[in-house]
Amino acid sequence: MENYFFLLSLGMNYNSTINLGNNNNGGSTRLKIGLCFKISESLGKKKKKSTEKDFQPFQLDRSSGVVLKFLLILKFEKNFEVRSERSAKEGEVMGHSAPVWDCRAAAEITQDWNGIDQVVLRNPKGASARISLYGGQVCSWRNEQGEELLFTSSKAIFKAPKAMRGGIPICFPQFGSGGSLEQHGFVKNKIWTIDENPPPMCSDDIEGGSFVDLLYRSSEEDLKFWPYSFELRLRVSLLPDGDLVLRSRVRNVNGKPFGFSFAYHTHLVVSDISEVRIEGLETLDFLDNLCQKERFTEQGDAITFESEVDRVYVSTPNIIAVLDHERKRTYVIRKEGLPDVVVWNPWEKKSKAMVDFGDEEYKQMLCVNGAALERPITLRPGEEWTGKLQLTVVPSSFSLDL
Ligand SMILES: O=P(O)(O)OC[C@H]1O[C@H](O)[C@H](O)[C@@H](O)[C@@H]1O
Repeated sequence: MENYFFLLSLGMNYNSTINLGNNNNGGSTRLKIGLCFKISESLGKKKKKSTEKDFQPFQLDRSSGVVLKFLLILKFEKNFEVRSERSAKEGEVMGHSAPVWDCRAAAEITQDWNGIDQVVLRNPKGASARISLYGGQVCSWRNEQGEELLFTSSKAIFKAPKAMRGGIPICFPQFGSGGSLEQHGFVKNKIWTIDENPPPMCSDDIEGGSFVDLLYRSSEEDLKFWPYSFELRLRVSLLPDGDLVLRSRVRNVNGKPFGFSFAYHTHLVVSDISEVRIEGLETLDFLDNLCQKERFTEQGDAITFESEVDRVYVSTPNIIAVLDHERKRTYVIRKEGLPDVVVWNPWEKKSKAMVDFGDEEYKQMLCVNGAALERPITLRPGEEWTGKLQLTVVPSSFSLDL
């Protein structure tokens, strides 16, 4: 008898375990499925509840290529329910020595405390990413040791007009305050949907791994203050080696051309901002947001931090690196279709002035945003633009050819 365990994480405080056991019986497999729900203590009520239910064993024919699907719905209190979907391929269930990793099965839907769906992606080594349908924002990216790689403020607020302070807010169709729209655009505060049938990507654009496709379509309400119809698609992929890839596609479904800017507002966790340096931006021009966007040329070998920084580096290379000396690790940022890079750290004074940011948190955060800002993207009716960001973490000893 072999057992297979599927851990479904259901929101922040709920866990359920599906335990699949099998018995080989000639050419078919007998499956016994048990469900065991666990409610963690962090629920607030100390009461622990546990229930187990065994289903009648049933036969599976080895050759049938069955995919098992589970939909688990837990109902708690009034109007509150947690859903999780999980499917398992035949190979995974039947106990071949190397279970098949089903990338589609490695995506689960959970809900946050506001009842908003989140998608959790996992890879076979234990890395994970969590993406909220609120803004299409990646809220968490963890390596295989479970370490969080994206910063989220302990004072983050989940309320418009700001994005939740952390992760990777999608800034579209405007970045910053330099336009008629709210700071960083409006899609960051909209509810996106899961796109079950996205238009195909060309084969070079398919990274593999587990992924989710999200979609935001401009609404009647949006048209009142930005009179252009668009479809914004986001595929978030977690690759087998733990890399996080975000690929956005903007399509003009309007009768007239429009222009926009775009940024992945990427909040990286760092051990100590004074021990961090960015390589790949040296000798480039930047627009300094702290000096009315005046243009300067970067001097020196690499960018280091000893005061507030808010800059847009223009025409940057497609690969840059953020080296964290203390933690001895490097974030490698690869990008396509995103010529500019915003570097932001609010430092001490501005941190204290921000209601959704801890006074000392600037020491553990650095924003390095792949962006298209200096020259807005223009799309004619029916045209599509694609921008891609790939984040990798490597030990700092790893040598990079920038
Ligand atoms: O406070 P937020 O609207 O989230 O903006 C936070 C920061 O985002 C970017 O990095 C901009 O370059 C900064 O000027 C801005 O302060």
